[in-house]
This record gives sequence, C-alpha cells and structure tokens, in this order.
Amino acid sequence: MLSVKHVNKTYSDGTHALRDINLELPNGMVGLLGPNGAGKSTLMRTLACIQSPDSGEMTFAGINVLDNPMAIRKQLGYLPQDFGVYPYMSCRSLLKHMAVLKGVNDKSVQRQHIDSLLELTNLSHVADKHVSTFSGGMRQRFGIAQALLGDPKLVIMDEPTAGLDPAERDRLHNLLVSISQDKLILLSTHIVEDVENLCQHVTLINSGQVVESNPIDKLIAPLCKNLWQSDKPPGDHGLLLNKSYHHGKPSFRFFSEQSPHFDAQPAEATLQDRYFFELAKQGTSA
Ligand SMILES: Nc1ncnc2c1ncn2[C@@H]1O[C@H](COP(=O)(O)OP(=O)(O)OP(=O)(O)O)[C@@H](O)[C@H]1O
Repeated sequence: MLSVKHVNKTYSDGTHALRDINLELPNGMVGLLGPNGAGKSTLMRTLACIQSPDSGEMTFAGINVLDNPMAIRKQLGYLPQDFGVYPYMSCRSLLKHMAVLKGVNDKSVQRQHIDSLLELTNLSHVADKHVSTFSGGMRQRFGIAQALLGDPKLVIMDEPTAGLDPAERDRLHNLLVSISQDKLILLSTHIVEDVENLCQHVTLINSGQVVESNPIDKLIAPLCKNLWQSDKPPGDHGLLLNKSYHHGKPSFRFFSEQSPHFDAQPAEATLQDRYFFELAKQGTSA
C-alpha cells in the first residue's frame, strides 16, 4: 500500500505542478491517467525520490519515503519517461553495474537474474551490444529490464509502452500482469485502453489535482445508463465526450440523462468515456 498525504510541488518558475495530492494505492496494477501537463511525471518523480515535494508525506509498506529514501530505493524500480544519455556500455555490463547499485552483489545470483530479465524483455540476443546503439524500442525494453532489477516491490513506469511495436507491447503487458501479484506497479500512459485492460485501480489527475482514485468499475459507474453512441453529434441534447472514426465514418459518444435523438444507441461506459467526461466538463475535450 502506498499512501500519499497533502503533497505539493511548485517549480522554481512558479508552476504549481502538484496541489494537495492525497492517495491510498493498493498493491497490483494501478494506472495514472491525465492529459499533457497534468502532473503525472512530477508525481512519479516525487514518488521515486528523484525530486522532493515542498510539503506532504508519503509512505510505502509502512516506510516513510521522505525520511528513508535509501530504504525505499532498495524496494523501488523506476522507468523514467526519458533516459537521456546512454553510456557506451553493453546492455549486460550496464545491467550488472545497475544490479550492484541495487544491492544484487552475489555473482551467480546476479547472472541468473540478469539472464532472466534479458529473456523477459526480449534482449538476450543483443545482450552484448552497446545500449547507445539500440533502437528506440530496444532502449525502452532495456529501461524496463533495469526497472525490474532486484525484484522491487514498488515499480513506477512512466509511459512504458512508448516506442514499442504491437507485439512488444503485448509482451510487456503479459510481463507486467505476471509480476504484479506481490507488487504495486504504477503505470502512467496516454493509452487509456492499456490502463483499462491492465489495471484494477486508476487515479485520474488533472491540473495537478486528483480528480478521483478508485477501482475502474467505481470510476465509470456515474456514466452507466447515460452513455450514447451515434453517427450524429448530440447538439444541445448531451455532453459530447468523443468523436472518433471507424472505417472513415464518424462516431460520436456522449453523455445524456435522456436519449438525445432517435438513432442514438445506448453504449456501455468505458474508462476512456470517463476520462473524456472529465476533460469535456472542463471544456478541454477534442
Ligand atoms: N522542471 C520543471 N520546471 C518547471 N515546470 C515544470 C518542470 N517539469 C514540469 N513542469 C510543469 O509542471 C506541470 C506538470 O508537468 P508534468 O511533466 O508533471 O506533467 P505530465 O502529466 O507528466 O505531462 P505529459 O503527459 O505531457 O508528460 C506542467 O505545467 C509542466 O510544464
């Protein structure tokens, strides 16, 4: 269980990126959803002890994160949104180096652990290649492998599927689900479908504030029976959530407490609808 109480963060230019964040997150897969600039990366960096909040408290498994950053780092795996510069080292050597920093010192344990992570992330065949020569997708998989070093109990992943092709994305999903039993995996992504498929619990964040943090069924409950789909826009008869295309034809989804017009069909509410509902309420939807 991760507990966050009254966390605030203002950057030196005055941007108030986190505003009184309060969260209780259970073990398992947890999704963090919000539009660009909502504060997701700031929250993740703060939880990963990369930057400090201005105020507030965070505890994981009973350990105070701010008072014991070293103890938390031993339990933590972090995949940042951007790794920045990659050193001119082979994938295996870099993982060995990082394993030592994570406290995995025993040579045979280390070798087995790294071999299994290379296999899980489909990097065994390029283990001796320099990471700086990796493609975008290979770098992302390397990032995932390093985040899982030392079997962390809190895994924080900022956009883990960015740059992965569909097969690798499926592979990562299987991997995350298979390891999530005894961990808290906090996942931030713009792909709402991924969060809907993988996570039991979702935190919606916007403008640095938590909109709601709940199991998915509770999040979408307010939309049930009030969600409609049509090939025509709702006009004044509903709140337009989303216009998308199927085989080039437009499809509108909207919220209305009554049937908005004769050919609108009732639709089953999804997490994506709830996400667009929050944006539409604020007048920021597409
Ligand atoms: N180092 C920084 N200095 C000043 N402002 C920053 C800094 N980092 C982030 N911000 C600002 O803080 C706010 C939250 O940014 P953050 O990167 O946490 O959002 P995000 O939800 O991760 O966005 P995205 O989905 O686009 O990655 C934004 O207004 C951003 O411009």
